[in-house]
Amino acid sequence: MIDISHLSQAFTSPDGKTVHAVKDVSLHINKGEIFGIIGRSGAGKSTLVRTINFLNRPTEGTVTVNGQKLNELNAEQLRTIRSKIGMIFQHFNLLSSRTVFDNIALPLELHNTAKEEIDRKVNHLIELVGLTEHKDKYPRQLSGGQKQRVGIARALANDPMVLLSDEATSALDPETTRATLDLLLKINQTLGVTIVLITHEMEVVKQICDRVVVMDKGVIVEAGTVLEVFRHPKHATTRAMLADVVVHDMPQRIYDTVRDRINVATENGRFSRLLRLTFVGSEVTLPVLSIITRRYEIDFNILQGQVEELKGTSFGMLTILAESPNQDNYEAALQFLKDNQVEFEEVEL
Ligand SMILES: Nc1ncnc2c1ncn2[C@@H]1O[C@H](COP(=O)(O)OP(=O)(O)OP(=O)(O)O)[C@@H](O)[C@H]1O
Repeated sequence: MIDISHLSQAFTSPDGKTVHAVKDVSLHINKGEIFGIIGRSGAGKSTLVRTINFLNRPTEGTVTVNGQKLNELNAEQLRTIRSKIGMIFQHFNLLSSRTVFDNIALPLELHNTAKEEIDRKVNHLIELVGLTEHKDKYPRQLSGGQKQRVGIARALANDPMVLLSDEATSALDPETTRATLDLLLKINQTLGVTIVLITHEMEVVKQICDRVVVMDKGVIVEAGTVLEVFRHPKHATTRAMLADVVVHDMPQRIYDTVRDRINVATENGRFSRLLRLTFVGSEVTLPVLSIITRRYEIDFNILQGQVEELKGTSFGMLTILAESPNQDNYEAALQFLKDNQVEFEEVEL
């Protein structure tokens, strides 16, 4: 659907310095998926997303949307493809002098759509985004969440293949953010629109994205399905951005205590290790820990645990200090976990 290949974007600042906002980025976005681009402020996310409709013409590299290489299109062809790429913004960008209805109608008017068709489409979109009783209001009479719904409806007016969302929920409170993300998910599922979503919040990625890339200083430092990235974050930036959502690291004091406990267990002829278990989907409900306790005489101490929902799939993480009568029982218990699709890793101390 969208192919970005070896894309770089440099800007020259007023003092003559060159800023490399995006450096040699390649990625592929599949039709119908919700693709997240996450990074801190200044990472290059907006610059990257603005190349998808060539609002930024990249310094190097190519962008292909639905088989069309944007680099090779003339102005007219670019306008046509841009009309199939909707965009929503953090600050909504609504026209204050137009009502909800007229804001949503604007892209259709610009395309010289017939009045009856505009009426039909806009009324349908207003219903889709849940603003029926607000259709004659002006932006100043709406809440932030309602304004963003207008922005979303306007972006959908020309039946886009792709919706680009640049921090669309950043100005909204958590509850309104959730409702707005639910709306985007509904649009993705019912209309099949591919969504590319820029955010600095892992919570947003967690709620609706299928895959995600993490950007840092203009480059992609990590990429994968949301589940992979949540389970095994590799890069320090990813781990830092995940810290608000899932806890991968514990305070050093706890690691010190664990090390002491393992040493004592070893002196007593027992076998002890710090383990991180991850459960996905229905396994969350399997009583694997009580089974390994009974069957293999493993004692365990839960140091940290949480269950999250990743786009409707439960994902649990548990850090335990396991103590076994001997290494054989410990290894048999790990095999049992493996056989039951529970992933584990020994945490290095
Ligand atoms: N038109 C421009 N001229 C000069 N520098 C620019 C321009 N646009 C972006 N930059 C610089 O490129 C870098 C990346 O900016 P960009 O807005 O893409 O980051 P971002 O990850 O979207 O951050 P934010 O979330 O704060 O918008 C920054 O250092 C920024 O100052």
